[in-house]
Amino acid sequence: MVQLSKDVRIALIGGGKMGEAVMGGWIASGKEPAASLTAENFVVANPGLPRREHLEQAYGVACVEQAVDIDAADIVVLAVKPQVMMGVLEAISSEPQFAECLFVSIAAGMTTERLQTALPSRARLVRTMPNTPLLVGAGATTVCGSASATEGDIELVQALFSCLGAAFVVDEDDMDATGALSGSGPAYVAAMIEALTAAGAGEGLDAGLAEQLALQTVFGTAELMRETGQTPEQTRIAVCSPGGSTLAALAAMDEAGLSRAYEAGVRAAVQRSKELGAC
Ligand SMILES: NC(=O)C1=CN([C@@H]2O[C@H](COP(=O)(O)OP(=O)(O)OC[C@H]3O[C@@H](n4cnc5c(N)ncnc54)[C@H](OP(=O)(O)O)[C@@H]3O)[C@@H](O)[C@H]2O)C=CC1
Ligand SMILES: O=C(O)[C@@H]1CCC=N1
Repeated sequence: MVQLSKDVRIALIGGGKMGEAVMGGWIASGKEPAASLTAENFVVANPGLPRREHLEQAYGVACVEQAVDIDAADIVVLAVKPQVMMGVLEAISSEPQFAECLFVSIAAGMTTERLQTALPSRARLVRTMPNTPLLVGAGATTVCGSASATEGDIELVQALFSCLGAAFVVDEDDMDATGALSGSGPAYVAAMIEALTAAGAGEGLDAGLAEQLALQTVFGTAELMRETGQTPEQTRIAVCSPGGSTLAALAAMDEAGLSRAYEAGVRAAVQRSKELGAC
């Protein structure tokens, strides 16, 4: 099992939604290798004062305005938007405190090859793609190495994100597709719950009840499949009585282009990730 020194210094650059979720998850986690992490292990760089004040109050973590103000770090989590990433890296690339850090990017689209051009020459880099359910310890994160990462670095990052849910090591060529599937996926599931709620309300149900039924159905189906090991196909077939209402629904959804819509959506997200990676 990989371990972290209890004195490890972790710098979070970008204290927004995902940065907070990752840091907060590690601080709260009772699992190794994050179990011993406390606010003392972290420093956050974030230009906006409201976010700094929030993070200081909520976690008791030290905050600075700019990444160059960070004194020392062993691990640097890059949690800024792709559009500002290269500027952030260029600003710190010759700062001695970052010279030998392990950098962990969570940014969509940014390739390790591109990121590495702006990192200090002895820095190591691991790229990840998490998703928002890591806020409740149920995230799905993909992890890939880079030309500079050691096997130990990849193992450590996978173990750290496993504290926040499930983490899978993949080839970098698959990162944009995994981002389009699980990185963006919580939005698709939420949109499905919204659509089911609207459809139920359209059939005369109280909208609040329809939303609770849709949410519990998504949760229950995921639990059912996880606990029984049923495949999606088996789960689907088990609900479809011959000549019944579910088959009628699935046929109508297919006719309306549902599976084509998912294909088109994931393809559009992959394309946009590649564009973000070039900005
Ligand atoms: N949202 C999601 O579901 C997912 C997002 N990601 C990736 O996570 C990253 C962050 O996204 P998200 O948390 O949603 O975005 P947010 O906008 O919530 O957070 C970005 C943060 O970066 C800060 N920031 C801006 N410029 C700098 C700078 N120069 N130095 C330090 N911090 C800076 C912003 O500060 P300020 O307070 O001043 O605005 C803001 O708090 C992105 O790269 C995204 O691709 C990955 C997976 C899922
Ligand atoms: O929408 C985005 O660009 C980010 C990446 C994955 C989820 N949110």
